[in-house]
Amino acid sequence: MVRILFPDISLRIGMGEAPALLVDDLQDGPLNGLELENGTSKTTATVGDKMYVIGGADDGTLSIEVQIFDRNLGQWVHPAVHGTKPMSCKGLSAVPLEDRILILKKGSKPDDQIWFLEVDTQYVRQQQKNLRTEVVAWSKGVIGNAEKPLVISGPSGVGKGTLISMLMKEFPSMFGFSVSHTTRAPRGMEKDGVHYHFTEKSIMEKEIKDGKFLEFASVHGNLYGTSVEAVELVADAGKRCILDIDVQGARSVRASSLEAIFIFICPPSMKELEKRLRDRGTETEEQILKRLRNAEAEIQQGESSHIFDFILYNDKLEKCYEKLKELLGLDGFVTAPPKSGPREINLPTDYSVSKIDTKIIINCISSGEKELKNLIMLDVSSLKGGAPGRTRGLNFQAIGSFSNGLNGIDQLS
Ligand SMILES: Nc1ncnc2c1ncn2[C@@H]1O[C@H](COP(=O)(O)OP(=O)(O)OP(=O)(O)O)[C@@H](O)[C@H]1O
Ligand SMILES: Nc1nc2c(ncn2[C@@H]2O[C@H](COP(=O)(O)O)[C@@H](O)[C@H]2O)c(=O)[nH]1
Repeated sequence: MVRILFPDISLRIGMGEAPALLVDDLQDGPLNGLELENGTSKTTATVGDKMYVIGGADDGTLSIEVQIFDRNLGQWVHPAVHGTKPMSCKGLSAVPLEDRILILKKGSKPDDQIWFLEVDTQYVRQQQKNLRTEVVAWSKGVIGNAEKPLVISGPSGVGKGTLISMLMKEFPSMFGFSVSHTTRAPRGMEKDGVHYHFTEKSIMEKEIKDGKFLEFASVHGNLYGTSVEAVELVADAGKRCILDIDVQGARSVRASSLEAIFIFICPPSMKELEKRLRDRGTETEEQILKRLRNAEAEIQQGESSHIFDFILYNDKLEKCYEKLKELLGLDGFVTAPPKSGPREINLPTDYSVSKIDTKIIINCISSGEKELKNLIMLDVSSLKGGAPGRTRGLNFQAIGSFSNGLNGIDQLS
């Protein structure tokens, strides 16, 4: 049945024994995804003129390394490797896609089995231009899509934090907060890692240079920024991410590859905004005046800049909150609507991999009989995101019976 379903598998990857790696082997052009069983776990994949040798020791502590053999130049290239490197494992399979290489890790935990090595994506090309050197970037693969994050902006004191708290209290399993970094001092009740990651200017500037931030801005005299990891962590937990950021930050996110919904919160009047800021009692007089001065420009930009999809006026708090829920399609829900969270594939240790167009076929070999029994079809046609964050949008279809309880044909995403 398996063979009838997929008659013209064009490329077979990750099969059995292979010799130690020699330059001669590479020049002769080994199979893409060849596994090298020479004490370390390495695999190779060719994209264009370049052969990527990917792997490391199999003690589970070292990260997987990347070397490139440039066939045109006939020499090895040592690339700058960006992103979080995966830890080494018992074996690797590599499947070259157009601008990245899919890496399947054997003997790893289910949430650590699918990775991408980006070799020619927009992110990699940009980094190569900036650094004027060969760059590759790691990105972890995740099944399914995250819901579009919410970017909430508005002048200081308008009630963004209050509205976000209400939403998270009513729908705790649905929303998660992106914890920003800031160089401002914590207020009385604020906790590091919960309200903000409180940090130093020099450290944050270095991390900005290293590409850790999705966006950052100087706001009211301090640096604020959203790290890529802050947004990914919320999505990893299967929740919709909420970003509470200023208008400059919203503009940067709008220009980024992150698809989000942008909401601007407006005060009923400057007088009321001033009252709220003063009543909150968290800023000095000087800071209050600075925030009020900045508010005028922010409101003007918020109302006219086309950054925002929705503008909400926060006059009566309860009314504004109801409007917010309405635009999120949450009015009328007593609890969060049911959602299908991200799923994981638990690959066995023994399988072979092949590729047909945008489908990766994973043949799981049953250990005793060495016959093809179960089949996983990984669909890479709708990938989203990528380095320096996760690669989402992977879908899979499982055919056969699996230890994770799947039977027959299951379409998962
Ligand atoms: N609709 C409202 N009517 C009256 N007071 C409000 C309303 N919304 C919020 N507040 C109060 O206004 C103050 C400022 O609200 P909040 O801290 O949520 O503002 P914010 O926009 O998050 O400010 P910042 O950007 O400085 O963090 C708080 O004391 C809050 O209780
Ligand atoms: N661009 C960003 N702006 C941010 C971020 N986190 C918070 N903010 C904005 O800063 C002001 C002041 O906040 P406060 O906590 O000091 O009162 C407010 O408008 C926030 O929306 C961020 O990561 N990036």
